[in-house]
Amino acid sequence: MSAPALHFKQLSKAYGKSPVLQGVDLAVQPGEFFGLVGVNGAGKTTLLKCLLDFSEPDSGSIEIFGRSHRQHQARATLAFVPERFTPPSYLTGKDFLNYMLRLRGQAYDPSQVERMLDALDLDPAALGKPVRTYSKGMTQKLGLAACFLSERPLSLLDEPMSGLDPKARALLKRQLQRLKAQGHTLFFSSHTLADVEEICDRMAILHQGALRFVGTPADCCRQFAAANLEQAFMNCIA
Ligand SMILES: Nc1ncnc2c1ncn2[C@@H]1O[C@H](COP(=O)(O)OP(=O)(O)OP(=O)(O)O)[C@@H](O)[C@H]1O
Repeated sequence: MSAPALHFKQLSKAYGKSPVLQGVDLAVQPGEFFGLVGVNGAGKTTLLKCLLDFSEPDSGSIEIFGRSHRQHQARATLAFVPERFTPPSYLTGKDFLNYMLRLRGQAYDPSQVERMLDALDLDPAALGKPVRTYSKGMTQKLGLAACFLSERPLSLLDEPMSGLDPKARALLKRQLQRLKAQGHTLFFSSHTLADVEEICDRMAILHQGALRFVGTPADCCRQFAAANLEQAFMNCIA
């Protein structure tokens, strides 16, 4: 059996004296679409920061496709879009994509870029403009485009729908379905339970530093005797 795409083992992290993650154990399988939910401040971004080696866990370990997350080759398998994605303001959209692709040793292919922008509903004319002139949603689309153009097998998205209009949200879901059909793995955080229900194979509820639930959205409703995921979430964290 192949190694999990992501494996958090007994991960703990505190900021000063405040514990944020306490013994988090979680495995995400290759090809799985996995959603992480939790109230504001539950520790979702902290978990992602530990995984990306931006933040050091106090104890425990993380493996990416069987290799320690501390190895850059392990992290080279993933692409990440942060919650508040802010590309360098002086770059044009094209400069930014070109820069990201070059960092990854890939060539800038104008037709491939145009297809990706079309898939995310970002006007190709925006490529020539500085990103400081972009709206929030346009900036988010640029970050998602850079992520998907990287063709990494694993995407980490921190609240990917944030700032997207209804059309862009629908198109992003379509793009994610295409990636799923190709065997891609997705780990994302979201506050929109309807998206989690629609997109995810499995989900986890992080609350007060621990995982209160891991399983399918349907199991979550069953386990917490709820008619819908929103009520199940409320019952879970009660
Ligand atoms: N650099 C930091 N220094 C001190 N405390 C921090 C730091 N980063 C986060 N925290 C605290 O850790 C807790 C978890 O924050 P985190 O950003 O991981 O939550 P989150 O689940 O992503 O929240 P949200 O849904 O609001 O984005 C919060 O109490 C936050 O104040």
